[in-house]
Amino acid sequence: MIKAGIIGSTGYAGSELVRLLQGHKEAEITWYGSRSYIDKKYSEVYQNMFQIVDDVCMDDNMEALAEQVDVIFTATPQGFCASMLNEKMLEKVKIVDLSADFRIKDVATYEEWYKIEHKSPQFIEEAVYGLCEINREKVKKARLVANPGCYTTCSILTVYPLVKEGIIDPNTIIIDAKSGTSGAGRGAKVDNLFCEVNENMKAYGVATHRHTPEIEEQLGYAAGEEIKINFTPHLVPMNRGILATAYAGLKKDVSYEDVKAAYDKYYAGEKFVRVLDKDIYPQTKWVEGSNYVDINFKIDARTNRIIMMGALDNLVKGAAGQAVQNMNLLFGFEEWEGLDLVPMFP
Ligand SMILES: NC(=O)C1=CN([C@@H]2O[C@H](COP(=O)(O)OP(=O)(O)OC[C@H]3O[C@@H](n4cnc5c(N)ncnc54)[C@H](OP(=O)(O)O)[C@@H]3O)[C@@H](O)[C@H]2O)C=CC1
Ligand SMILES: CC(=O)N[C@@H](CCC(=O)OP(=O)(O)O)C(=O)O
Repeated sequence: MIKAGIIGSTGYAGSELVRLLQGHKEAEITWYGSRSYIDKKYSEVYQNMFQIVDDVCMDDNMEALAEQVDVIFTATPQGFCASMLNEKMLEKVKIVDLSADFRIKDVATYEEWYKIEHKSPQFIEEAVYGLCEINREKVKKARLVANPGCYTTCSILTVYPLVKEGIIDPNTIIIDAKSGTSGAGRGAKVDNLFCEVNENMKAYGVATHRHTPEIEEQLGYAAGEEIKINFTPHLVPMNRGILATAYAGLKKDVSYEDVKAAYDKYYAGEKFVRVLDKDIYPQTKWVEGSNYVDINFKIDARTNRIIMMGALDNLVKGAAGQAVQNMNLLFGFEEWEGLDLVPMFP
């Protein structure tokens, strides 16, 4: 049994880690980190954990935590992990950072899109981008895993095989994505109040959203060249879930079977990626509460474009579930340990 510490356990991504790790046979949480609830019982912060979690919240002292656990999850705001990390910590403990601090290889790009100074650029190179289906072998050997973003996991997995196989022109990709409000975290913000979100839909971060360079970087590796995409996120009145609809120009004359074969080449053996049957399109409800990403596509011969769709639960495959999947790879556990979750419906 390994010991896990969660910094930011009282946020939405952290609390989902707490939920998932309750069912993990090989890991136990020994540190419930918090900034605002130190010394308070975790189950008083989240009453759904009443009589399940007895522990009290600890502080966010990552240095002390590194002495006591085998793995640290940082489910904290951008900049926190980078400001705490040092070599001594990395020699003692594996780190899975759920923030964006180590996702983008070019520090200038990170600083430009996040508007913060990177406090430990020396670790960016060695950090492994923890998109398990694509970087599995690298994750296994990592000390520091940069857990991908929620929109980015959904968008990249949806489009990746067709970029990799040269079926689409990557510079024509347009991604239109919708997210439930848990994606914005638990902190109080006017934009996320009930009356602002309920019965409403809005685009935000138009042409400026910080997930754009992350998607471009990863799809650029698949394309073998630098690419530029359009990415527009929308906030929709749901608790959880992301639906990404991506459009791109076709480079080849392809049939349904050709494209399906490209998806199967990369995902046929993947437990958590489900390429749906022909003409069945992903819905957030079909993945809610689970670590699945559902994907499908439709060729539009009239416009010579293809429409690709992906759905996931932002808190599971988009955050905590993928973080647990990464932990499983880091420690040689079954990749699906703690993640054999059947989607909820309705
Ligand atoms: N929500 C989502 O769907 C996803 C989130 N993420 C990433 O996960 C991370 C956490 O996001 P989320 O859970 O949504 O955010 P929340 O706002 O819900 O939670 C933030 C957590 O970090 C703690 N915290 C806040 N400020 C600080 C600080 N200055 N120092 C240390 N701890 C602090 C909070 O502690 P306390 O509550 O005790 O004050 C809380 O536990 C972010 O980097 C986010 O980008 C990634 C993918 C998806
Ligand atoms: C709805 C909403 O606000 N979503 C967040 C993205 C989710 C998230 O936490 O971003 P990371 O995956 O990069 O950590 C946003 O747009 O900033």
